[in-house]
Amino acid sequence: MVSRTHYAFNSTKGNLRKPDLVGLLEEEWLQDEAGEKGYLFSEYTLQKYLDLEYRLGEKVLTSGEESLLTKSTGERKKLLLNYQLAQNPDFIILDHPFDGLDAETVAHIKEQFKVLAETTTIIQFYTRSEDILAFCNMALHWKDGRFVKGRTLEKAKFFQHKISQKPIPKALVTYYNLSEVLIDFRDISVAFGEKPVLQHINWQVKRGESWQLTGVNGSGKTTLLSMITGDSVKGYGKELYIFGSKKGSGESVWEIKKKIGYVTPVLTERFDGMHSVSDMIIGGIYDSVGLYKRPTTLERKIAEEWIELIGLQDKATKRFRDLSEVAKRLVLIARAMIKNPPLLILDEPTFALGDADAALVVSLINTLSSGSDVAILFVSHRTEPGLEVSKKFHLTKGEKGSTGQERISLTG
Ligand SMILES: Nc1ncnc2c1ncn2[C@@H]1O[C@H](COP(=O)(O)OP(=O)(O)OP(=O)(O)O)[C@@H](O)[C@H]1O
Repeated sequence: MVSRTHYAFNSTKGNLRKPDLVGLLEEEWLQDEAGEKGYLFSEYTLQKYLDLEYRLGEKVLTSGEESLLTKSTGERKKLLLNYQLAQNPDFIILDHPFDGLDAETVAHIKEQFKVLAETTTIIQFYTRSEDILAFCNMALHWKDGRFVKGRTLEKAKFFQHKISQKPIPKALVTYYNLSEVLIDFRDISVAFGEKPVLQHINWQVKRGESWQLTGVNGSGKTTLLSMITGDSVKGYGKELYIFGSKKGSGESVWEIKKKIGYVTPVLTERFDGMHSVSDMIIGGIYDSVGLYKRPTTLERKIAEEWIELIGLQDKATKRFRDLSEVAKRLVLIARAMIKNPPLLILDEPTFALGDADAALVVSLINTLSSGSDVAILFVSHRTEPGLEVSKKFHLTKGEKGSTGQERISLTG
């Protein structure tokens, strides 16, 4: 029987900054109730340890040859959590603890938290209601610049938010002589030094197909994606064919990138200038951050249609950086799509969004998948309700690296 009070905070509602989160560590009522020794389990804390290793070579979460810098997202989180739990905290603030973690790890960590909850006060920040820890019995609110105790927790709802039903705008760019098979991994194995990561991968992505790439943390999803986009040299000299050409022998990285629309939440941080929503989307035609030449009337018209499709008509002249997080994601997807790429890579596009916002992004992906010729490669640890992907490629981790299997998709 859990006698402590544990808190949950719905962070889709508050507009919190990092210092606010850190400030909770010093909150008097919390320290009076739980004790003074508090830890913040957060991406923010991880960044500090990464910085420490990068700048000073100082390792806190790893020892010996092991480096935090080369660990995958999930591996880093696990290291941080184990370190903080070993310090016997009085309370711990879990800042979206499950984002980016695979289902197996989430289930394991949930068990760890259950045991921890008997001796330690837990404060959980969440955006997805499925993440709320069962023992969290009180809501936390943000009021007048402080965290205050609330009452009941919100119940989970099923969200059916949908994007407008407008048709997909006309293509501005045409790609000639495009191969039917866009991506072709032929018996590809990859290792980092002595460490095997991928073994004998065979995978074909054809035009117009929609795929979800799955696999536990550290199974090699990012490695696989970076071989496609050209951000990793690992594909060179291997039987990897991108848009029909063997990697390294045909098209340049730049030419490959032109045919790929790439969306990841990290991109939003890159556009923190004065760019309007409209300029952001038009910039996608040339993959430029700002606009270096005056857009044509047709380009403006097509951008307007994309803006209408994502339902941001009233925000076209607004600055991108001032948009809500979900609006930014929708704009990034429209920006990636305006050049009519044969391949759209969506790397955790719903990361850290709330239930309703994630449903909106999923709805846009479904619209693109059914209404355009684009092949979609969707990477996420979550099984998004309502996402219509017809194929799944799963990486199974093993001693000699991960193997890949095509699986029947149960979504949609
Ligand atoms: N530059 C590198 N040097 C050494 N090891 C690396 C390097 N890059 C990746 N790795 C290792 O390769 C493995 C696969 O990493 P990758 O980031 O591709 O996994 P992932 O499936 O994307 O993981 P996650 O879901 O946690 O993001 C991990 O064990 C990681 O530590």
